[in-house]
Amino acid sequence: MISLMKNLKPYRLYVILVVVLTMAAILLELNLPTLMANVIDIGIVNRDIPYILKTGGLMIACSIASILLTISVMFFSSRASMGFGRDLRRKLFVHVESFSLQEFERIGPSSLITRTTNDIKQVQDVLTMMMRMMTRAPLMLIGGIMMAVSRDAFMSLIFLIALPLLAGTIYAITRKSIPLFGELQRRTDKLNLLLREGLIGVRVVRAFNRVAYEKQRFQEANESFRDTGIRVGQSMALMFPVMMIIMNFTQIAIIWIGATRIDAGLMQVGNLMAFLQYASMILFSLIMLSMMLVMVPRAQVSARRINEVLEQLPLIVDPKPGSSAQANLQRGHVEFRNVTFRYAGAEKPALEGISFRAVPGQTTAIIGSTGAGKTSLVQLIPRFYEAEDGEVLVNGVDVRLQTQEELRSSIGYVPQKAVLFSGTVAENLRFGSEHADDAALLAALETAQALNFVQEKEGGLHAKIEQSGANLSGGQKQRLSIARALVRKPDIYIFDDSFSALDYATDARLRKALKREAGSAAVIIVAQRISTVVEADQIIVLNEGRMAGIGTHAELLQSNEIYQEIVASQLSPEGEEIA
Ligand SMILES: Nc1ncnc2c1ncn2[C@@H]1O[C@H](COP(=O)(O)OP(=O)(O)OP(=O)(O)O)[C@@H](O)[C@H]1O
Repeated sequence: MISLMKNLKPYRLYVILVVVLTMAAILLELNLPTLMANVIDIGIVNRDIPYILKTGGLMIACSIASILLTISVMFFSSRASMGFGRDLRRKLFVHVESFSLQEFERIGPSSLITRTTNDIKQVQDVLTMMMRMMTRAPLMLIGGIMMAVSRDAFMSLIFLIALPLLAGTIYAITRKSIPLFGELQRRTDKLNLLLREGLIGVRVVRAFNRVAYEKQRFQEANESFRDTGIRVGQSMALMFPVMMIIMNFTQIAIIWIGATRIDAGLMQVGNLMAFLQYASMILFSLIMLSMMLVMVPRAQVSARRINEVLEQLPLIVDPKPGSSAQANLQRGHVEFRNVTFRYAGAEKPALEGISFRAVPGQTTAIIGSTGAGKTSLVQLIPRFYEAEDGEVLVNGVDVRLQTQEELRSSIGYVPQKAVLFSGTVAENLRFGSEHADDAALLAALETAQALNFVQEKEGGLHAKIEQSGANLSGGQKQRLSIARALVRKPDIYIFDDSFSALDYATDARLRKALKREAGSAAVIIVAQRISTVVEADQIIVLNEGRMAGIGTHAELLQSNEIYQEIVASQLSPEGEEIA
């Protein structure tokens, strides 16, 4: 929690104002019971109306000033904590964006969402409260005790019993509920996870009639969230009544002892009333402190979860400034030198001993059964993951010696699952190159065989794309995602099974257009269909993470058993290719 507080630095002026204004408000409030005692003991006893009016007026003035100061405290504390929350959310988001896929998968998107929203909100709320109460409660406690002692030192001995009793009870209750706060946040994670999965996978859930099952799963998570919430509530529910009992008994004791002291002529009525008010202030300040004692540990759980993300150093980092190598010498060259790669925690490497070269102007295709490691291989080129052993060279330089921005700026990557963002067609295409003009966008759409359907849409280039491209077909999404890579005009194209949602004729037309457009770029295509790879300059056959062969279609067809099997599996019994 403390380490997060450094994010308050830009708002230190507000924090100082909150502290100073609270102090002023407390000083005014502490005066009120004494003024009231004077009204009773001096004004009423002596029937001194001018004194009563003067002191009463002073009391009203003090109250109004105190209210205005407290409103200002609310305003400044809200500004500071809201700003703090906004900054922290931005920081977390930017940091998460720097994660490699490995760190991203470790924490998980649902938990990252909870941490960026709910957890930051917890910390932000506590911060608002701390700013308001951190100065108020201790000042009120100390000031109240001093004023009470100055009113009647003997009666103040009551606090020696009441205060430890109150503090002890608060401690005993909060100690039980603190571990539950962590559990509550974990249950929130789980709820978010199920909600995300259920919403994203809604079509599959319905198609397989799993609505009831999903409902059940959600209900279980929802109920366990509720149960933990109730357990927290139960332990906290005791707190307020117990505190009120102690407070009320203290007041009864004060009135009882005060009455006997008044009877004995040792105390005045006004004094007793003032003492009672100071006692309320003291006990109330302790209640405020106890509320903080409850909320701070809860926020601490959230702070720990936020820090866990902030302290997670990205595994993939840029080389130190000055040490990055010039990667302009062999533009469009990709080389794997005996590369081995393993996912975090995986027993077996996903890739082992991979070596090949892809050169400008040539197409390298990668083929293999599902799970052979094709996607894993191409993801090493933009350095989404780090190779465990060996070297991946792009543009003639090891990827670890280039900045990620420089490396990725020379790559046009089309992922296996087309990802589009809410916005317009043009906005999505300009992900490829921010300053591309409309003519460049239209040319890319034409090459990607997407021009017709985009022009048919209302607004053309400015047609709306809904969240994740929900208003497009699978093939349309893929073609837009191909066009986005084309807009970039990169040195290296990577198509990860990007033609799978296209019909045979569109696939063929697209590859033809691409050959013209790609020109001197290196093209790497992951494919399942033989027809997609048949014209490639070289084909890499992957099998269980290893290279089972490399060569042209004709060479592999002659000598490579696995390739022959793949080809055979895609031919009809009559020997024709299955489109
Ligand atoms: N994020 C991940 N974490 C752990 N293991 C993974 C991850 N992604 C893939 N794998 C594993 O790595 C292996 C290779 O997967 P990869 O996605 O590269 O195969 P692929 O050849 O592209 O398959 P497909 O053609 O079905 O897309 C598989 O055994 C898979 O289970």
